[in-house]
Amino acid sequence: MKMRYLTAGESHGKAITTILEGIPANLEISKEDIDRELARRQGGYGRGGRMKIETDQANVLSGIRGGKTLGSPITLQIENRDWINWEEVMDPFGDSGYSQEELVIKKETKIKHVKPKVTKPRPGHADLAGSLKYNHEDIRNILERASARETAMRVAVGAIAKTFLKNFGIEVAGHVLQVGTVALDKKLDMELEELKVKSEGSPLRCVDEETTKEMIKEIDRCKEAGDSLGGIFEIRTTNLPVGLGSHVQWDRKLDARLTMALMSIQAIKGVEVGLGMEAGKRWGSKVHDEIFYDDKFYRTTNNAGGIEGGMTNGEPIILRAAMKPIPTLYQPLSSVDLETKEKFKASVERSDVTAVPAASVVGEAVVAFELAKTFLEKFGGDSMEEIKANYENYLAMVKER
Ligand SMILES: Cc1cc2nc3c(=O)[nH]c(=O)nc-3n(C[C@H](O)[C@H](O)[C@H](O)COP(=O)(O)O)c2cc1C
Ligand SMILES: C=C(O[C@@H]1CC(C(=O)O)=C[C@@H](OP(=O)(O)O)[C@H]1O)C(=O)O
Repeated sequence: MKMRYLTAGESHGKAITTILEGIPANLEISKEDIDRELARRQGGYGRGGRMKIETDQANVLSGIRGGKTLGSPITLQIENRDWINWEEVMDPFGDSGYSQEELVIKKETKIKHVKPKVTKPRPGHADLAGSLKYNHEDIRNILERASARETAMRVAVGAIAKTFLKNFGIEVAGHVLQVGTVALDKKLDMELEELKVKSEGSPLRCVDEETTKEMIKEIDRCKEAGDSLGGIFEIRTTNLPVGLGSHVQWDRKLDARLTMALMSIQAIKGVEVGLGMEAGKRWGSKVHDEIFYDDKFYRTTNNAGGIEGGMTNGEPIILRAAMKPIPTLYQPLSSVDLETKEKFKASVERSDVTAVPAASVVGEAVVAFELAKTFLEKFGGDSMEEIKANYENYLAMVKER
């Protein structure tokens, strides 16, 4: 049974939807668990006006009954509360709002909306490439789907994957290491639980209070200048069994699968596993994690980031992802109008200054999904009971070695 999902929906359309297939029967799910993850993604210092409008919640349309999965496809929907302000513009069978010449100001939110037709491509966004590729004159037809609004659904799916993994004691946690040039320079020497508590307590999902303060100052400075910021986040796991993923085929290698999952998040431009780029600089003796045995195999270092030969080696997985600065700048960059071909500097209605904390929550979700999928490939069954039996059998087998 293959776990898979697709998302659909535009950023200012009515809703974002998914069909998630391959979740086994009898997995206990709570709506609160999904909604808590959605709220975590909405937070973070540096987010723009849109997050004040949205209160993301998952509407379950199929696949769960009485708090337990049925084994059938799970359909989820997240409403876009901002849609009421875009109803005419986004109407599937309307005139796309082209008759609406003036700015629309809705009393409820006091959000100003620009003219319906967008012809000014933003450097760094999908605007230009998408409009040329899909032959659209209105950039809105591209930006609506390119938008990271879609990541709300990836987090909802990830919440279900996390719940599944928790049944086997597996946890996934993300935290922010860097915003712009402000980086956490202390060595991280803490258990996953402590890391979760500390990052949860920070508006930037950074485990260190002093660094968080510096990051906030940097974001304020950047906002003042009308600019934007990126950064780096890290994802860690705990309690993974040895042997998820495989060395035998390129598309079964777990490091390849996890890095693709992270790379697929909007604005992520670099991903590292374990030492990552640093491994290219060091001598082998300073990279490879020596193997020891005391009732079980273990390591005293984890430079590999928990993966060797495309398989988990029993150590925690450690991944890092770099996010570029948000493309929409209040102090805009030069670009060329699609229609007039004239140079312009666009004005901006609203945007995030940075969204690294939100991206770290999305990172957790996509990693959790990929891990749950790989786990099911190895221990798969149609019910949780069947999978647990398979898992225990494997653990006993590994223990005997
Ligand atoms: C959580 C999150 C929030 C984002 N918010 C914005 C935003 O407010 N404005 C913007 O221009 N881009 C934002 N982005 C980034 C764009 O979606 C992204 O740069 C764009 O889709 C182009 O894709 P690429 O950067 O992967 O090439 C955000 C990304 C994430 C992950
Ligand atoms: C809506 C979300 O993020 C959006 C991602 C985004 C982009 O271009 O990626 C642009 C902004 O949208 P808007 O133009 O409506 O303010 C962000 O707010 C979200 O994270 O839920």
